[in-house]
Amino acid sequence: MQILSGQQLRALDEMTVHEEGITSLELMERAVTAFTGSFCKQFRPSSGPILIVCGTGNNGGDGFATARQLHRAGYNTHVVAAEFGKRSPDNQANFNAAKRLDFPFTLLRAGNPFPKPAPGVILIDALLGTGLSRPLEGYWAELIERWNETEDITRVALDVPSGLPADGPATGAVFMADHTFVLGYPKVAIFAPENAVYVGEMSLVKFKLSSVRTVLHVGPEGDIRPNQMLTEGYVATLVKKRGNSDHKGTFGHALLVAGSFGKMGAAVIAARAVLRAGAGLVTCHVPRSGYEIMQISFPEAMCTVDAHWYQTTGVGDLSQYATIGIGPGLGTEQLTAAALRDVLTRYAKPLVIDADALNLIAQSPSLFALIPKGSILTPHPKEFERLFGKTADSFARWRVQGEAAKRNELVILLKTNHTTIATPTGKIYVNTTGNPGMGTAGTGDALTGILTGLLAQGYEPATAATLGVYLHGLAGDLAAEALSQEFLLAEDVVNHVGAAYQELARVRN
Ligand SMILES: NC(=O)C1=CN([C@@H]2O[C@H](COP(=O)(O)OP(=O)(O)OC[C@H]3O[C@@H](n4cnc5c(N)ncnc54)[C@H](OP(=O)(O)O)[C@@H]3O)[C@@H](O)[C@H]2O)[C@@H](O)CC1
Ligand SMILES: Nc1ncnc2c1ncn2[C@@H]1O[C@H](COP(=O)(O)OP(=O)(O)O)[C@@H](O)[C@H]1O
Ligand SMILES: [K+]
Repeated sequence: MQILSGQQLRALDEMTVHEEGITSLELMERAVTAFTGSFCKQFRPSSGPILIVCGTGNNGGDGFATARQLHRAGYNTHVVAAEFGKRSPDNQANFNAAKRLDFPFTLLRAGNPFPKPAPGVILIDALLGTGLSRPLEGYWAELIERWNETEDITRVALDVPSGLPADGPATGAVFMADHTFVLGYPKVAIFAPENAVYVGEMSLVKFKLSSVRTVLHVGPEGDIRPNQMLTEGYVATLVKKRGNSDHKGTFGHALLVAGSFGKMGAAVIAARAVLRAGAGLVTCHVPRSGYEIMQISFPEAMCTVDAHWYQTTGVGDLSQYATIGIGPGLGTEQLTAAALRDVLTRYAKPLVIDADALNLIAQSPSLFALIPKGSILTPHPKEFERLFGKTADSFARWRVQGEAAKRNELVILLKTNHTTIATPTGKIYVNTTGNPGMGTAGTGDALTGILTGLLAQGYEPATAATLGVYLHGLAGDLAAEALSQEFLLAEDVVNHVGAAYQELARVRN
């Protein structure tokens, strides 16, 4: 699903109004009806009294319409109408309509005592939406900060948390929502890891709008940032059907170069993930001290053994492998750097480069030019910084990620709570699966294995990356559902890849 900029969203509203011959007020009602539909599924009238704080733009207009609809649906509703500017016409219309109804309605001007939500209140923030044009300041910033500190209330943001710019870094006060209901299309700021604290849980509220194709030409021009949100429906279409006569030869033979003394677990986890993702065969190249560990822990894997007892110093013939995954637990010794250089020089097909292989490339930048086109790089933020330098915020980092992927014809991941996947064609996907339970040793190794397993099966690199990242997060979500986030181990993620495939098959059929 397309991620739209504030400008594109405004253009889409105008296009919808024009194409459908409806008024913008009718479109607002449509958006609010979809929102309240979604809201009422999560919060019942018995969940608590509702306090809706409405600004003067269309976000506030949505708020007044929400108050009217929730009041009619039996919710105990109280409206606070903030007065900090000139009301938009649709805001004024819904302000008038709400005022006529029989529920508490308070006007709030800068300098008035701050309204104090009682314990148990569900506070709906409709102060500012995508029309934010400058940081919140003074009284309104203080109001937001007061509410952020208020305990025992549930904070719900309508469209975006007030104060959060849709397209850039936040600089002023921002409402800290427990739950954000995003209207129509996702805005990029909700995926920045530094904004997770403001967005809370995210629900996308869908309603009928014109085709996004009509607004894709709208600026900001040349902006490089995530432009696609991965959805289950889309990812499900990426999974290849298996033919009855397919066999382990057709599902590909992957080489995994991983593990060193004290870090063989990384190799075991990644190897299991290669086969669990569906590859036909996996061979692991391991140091001598890792041989028995590997064979005993994962008998399905074959092994080639390095001349060195503790680390990888040289990998043999590469011609038989459909792809290679290199890096987990490898260590960063000079002898290993030489082995990596040798692999990158001799192997021409796309491979997966992770962890210490990325650290070695960061230490010896001349290695970067040797990476075969189409390869998948899987840095977490620290590895990303070692490779590409420091950046001020997610927006700057996404730009660097997108430019590097395009310039070098690589698929570059940035692993976070919303992992982004930049492709050589300029698309940057953002992932929507995964959970904090995955912040545990070895889950990155599992991802490397999954990606390697998908490349081995002949998936194009960008497809392997999008499917692999989604599948990995989905497996983590299913594992957390079954076991709890706290209990989760990387092997649980690998063990739920099957359930994740089943879920994708269910969505597709
Ligand atoms: N398709 C959809 O998704 C639909 C979306 N819809 C809704 O429209 C919302 C966007 O509405 P919007 O453009 O009117 O902007 P919104 O944020 O309400 O307010 C702008 C006002 O606030 C002011 N202002 C700005 N910054 C400020 C600051 N720091 N401190 C103080 N004031 C500040 C600004 O002033 P100005 O910049 O002009 O000086 C202007 O007066 C969107 O989020 C969604 O809820 C639906 O209604 C229809 C379908
Ligand atoms: N809060 C979270 N939400 C979603 N995914 C997460 C979260 N925390 C971690 N992950 C995922 O878990 C993986 C961790 O990888 P990495 O940091 O390389 O771990 P390791 O080096 O231990 O294998 C990444 O794929 C990351 O996206
Ligand atoms: K809001």
